[in-house]
Amino acid sequence: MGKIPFMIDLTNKNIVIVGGGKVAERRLLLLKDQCASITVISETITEEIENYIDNTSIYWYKRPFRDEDIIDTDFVIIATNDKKVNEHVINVTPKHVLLNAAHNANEGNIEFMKTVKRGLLQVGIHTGGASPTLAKKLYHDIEASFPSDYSDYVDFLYEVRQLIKLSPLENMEKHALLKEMVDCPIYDKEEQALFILQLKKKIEHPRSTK
Ligand SMILES: C[C@@]1(CC(=O)O)C2=NC(=C\c3[nH]c(c(CCC(=O)O)c3CC(=O)O)Cc3[nH]c(c(CC(=O)O)c3CCC(=O)O)/C=C3\N/C(=C\2)[C@@H](CCC(=O)O)[C@]3(C)CC(=O)O)/[C@H]1CCC(=O)O
Ligand SMILES: NC(=O)c1ccc[n+]([C@@H]2O[C@H](COP(=O)([O-])OP(=O)(O)OC[C@H]3O[C@@H](n4cnc5c(N)ncnc54)[C@H](O)[C@@H]3O)[C@@H](O)[C@H]2O)c1
Repeated sequence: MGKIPFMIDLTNKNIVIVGGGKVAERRLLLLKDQCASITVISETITEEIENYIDNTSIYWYKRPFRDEDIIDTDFVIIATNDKKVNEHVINVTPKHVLLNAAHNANEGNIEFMKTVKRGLLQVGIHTGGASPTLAKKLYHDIEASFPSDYSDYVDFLYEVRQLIKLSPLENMEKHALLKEMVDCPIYDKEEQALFILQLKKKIEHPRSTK
């Protein structure tokens, strides 16, 4: 069975990462500000992981994995270099728990994507296991096609959309405006501010601008 992409809210979730190497580090960096807690279980951890251990939301159990480590865990990430341990963790993880198996993606129910982020915009890349290296290359290609200040334009779109949604404009006019924002993009910050000002006027006095 294949997998489909989702956006997921991990705010209240407790995550366990089994292993403390390069892959564990990559997962920790991605998830550390997104969840309630992360517990790394491994006799060794990278220097980068060690920097983030605060015993408040990020913990380190400096020992091999034990079955009781996953009681009350919402999301288990398997990232050890020991095949037997990886298989064992798969076997003891309840089926309803989110599971990422870094050594064999098919064994888990969650996979990670390489993601280009520009503020609220996220473009995920996944090759279905064909080539993580291709995913990395495409990431750099896509990165290069979005300037770093593209997030300002996306923020602008967000603000305009909220104004339009709450406005008393007719639905057709709302749709036309939302489409225009994308068909004729405004990247200049001053022009964006002016557009928002004019839009607010239009919303307050819908008839006077017709
Ligand atoms: C994009 C990136 C994001 C990330 O991981 O964060 C990513 N892998 C990266 C790198 C990478 N991965 C591997 C190599 C060695 C070369 C090679 O083997 O090709 C390198 C190169 C390197 O490290 O530079 C090997 C590998 N990867 C997976 C397996 C297991 C399997 O395929 O089943 C094995 C074999 C393990 C083994 O046998 O030893 C699985 C996954 N890797 C994925 C993503 C997901 C599928 C994405 C897709 O299909 O497009 C999935 C399912 C992730 C998951 O959910 O765990 C990240 C970019 C790194 C960066 O940007 O720094
Ligand atoms: N998904 C991916 O993107 C990807 C990329 C490369 C490798 N991998 C796979 O991910 C796994 C980890 O790769 P890595 O490069 O991070 O390895 P690594 O060698 O850097 O780290 C392995 C870690 O596992 C720990 N470990 C070993 N036995 C353990 C146990 N019993 N309990 C807890 N921790 C234990 C080690 O102490 C070490 O910290 C490997 O199986 C590799 O095949 C996945």
